Amino acid sequence: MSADIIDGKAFAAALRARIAGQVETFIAAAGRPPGLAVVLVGEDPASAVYVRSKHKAVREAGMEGFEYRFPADVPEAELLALVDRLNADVNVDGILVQLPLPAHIDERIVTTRIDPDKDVDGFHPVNAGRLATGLHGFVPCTPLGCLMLLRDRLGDLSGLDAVVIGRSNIVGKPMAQLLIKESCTVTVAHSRTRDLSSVVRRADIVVAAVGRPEMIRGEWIKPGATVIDVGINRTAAGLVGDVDFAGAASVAAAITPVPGGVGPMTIAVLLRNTLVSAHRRAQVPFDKDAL
Ligand SMILES: NC(=O)C1=CN([C@@H]2O[C@H](COP(=O)(O)OP(=O)(O)OC[C@H]3O[C@@H](n4cnc5c(N)ncnc54)[C@H](OP(=O)(O)O)[C@@H]3O)[C@@H](O)[C@H]2O)C=CC1
Ligand SMILES: Nc1nc(=O)c2c([nH]1)NC[C@@H]1CN(c3ccc(C(=O)N[C@@H](CCC(=O)O)C(=O)O)cc3)C=[N+]21
Repeated sequence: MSADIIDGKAFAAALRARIAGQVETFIAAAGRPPGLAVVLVGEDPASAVYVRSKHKAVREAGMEGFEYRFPADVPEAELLALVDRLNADVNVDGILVQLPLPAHIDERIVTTRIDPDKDVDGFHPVNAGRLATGLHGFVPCTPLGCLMLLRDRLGDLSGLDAVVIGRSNIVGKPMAQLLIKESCTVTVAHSRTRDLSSVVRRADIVVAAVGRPEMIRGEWIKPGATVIDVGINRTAAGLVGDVDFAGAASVAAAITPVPGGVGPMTIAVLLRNTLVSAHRRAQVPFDKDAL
């Protein structure tokens, strides 16, 4: 193994500490803490774990967490009524409805009901449009966390060849948008891509967001590339990413591990987005780029 391991967990912990400092300043100015509402529908054990760790992080940062749980058979209208209430609640700066939702609930309708200016997940089409057109808005937490790790590692990304594997609205597409903004030459691969190995081989930056354990092979990676593994796959062998870690680590310059890479960044950026939202809504000036 020759690659540097990108310690997302440590990077996220440092970011959270800076956020906690800014939360104190915000409370002094606004007279209230930043508030994040998290809504969980159903009993999916993985979702319950994520929601718990989000809440812990919210409290540790000095923010206020509002938690709502519904049984899996909650009517869509009831969920929408809660979103309406949270949109109107002055103490709520961010709203997150944990995905996936049960099949009888239309995720697009729920996502679109959230006030775009409280949409700290960045999933609302208004925020997707803002990102695509270069306007200020919320950027989805996972891709923004990946970008922070890339910039920390590589500095200026301009001119680099980047390949994003996956084109979901929550990871692949916004990741590609961010890399375009950084002046990378971006290729987006997906399940219909022909000859994925050759596409990956060109890349200075590989972002894997597929959801298939260890699908991206070490032999595909260009020597010296930087590999960001978004995948979270639960297998008999434990938690693994979308990248063949040992194989890729023997050729890449740097790689994120799973766990301890992108996952902790997602939660730290959620706190960051909530802090940014709180400042905007309370009209307290804040330099988010100094975080
Ligand atoms: N670390 C974190 O914080 C987070 C991790 N994740 C993880 O990231 C992974 C991706 O999540 P998400 O984007 O929501 O997943 P989706 O299932 O929504 O998207 C997966 C993408 O991978 C593509 N794909 C599927 N099979 C192949 C293949 N054989 N070759 C190339 N591309 C393929 C799909 O292509 P097509 O569009 O053609 O179907 C699709 O675009 C998952 O493991 C998820 O658990 C997700 C969010 C946060
Ligand atoms: N509205 C919404 N917003 C999300 O941001 C969202 C979502 N729904 N649904 C599910 C996905 C997934 N996701 C993760 C968050 C943290 C870790 C994380 O902390 N992972 C740890 C390991 C945790 C473990 O052991 O499972 C790590 O990689 O080190 C992973 C994945 C957020 N998501």
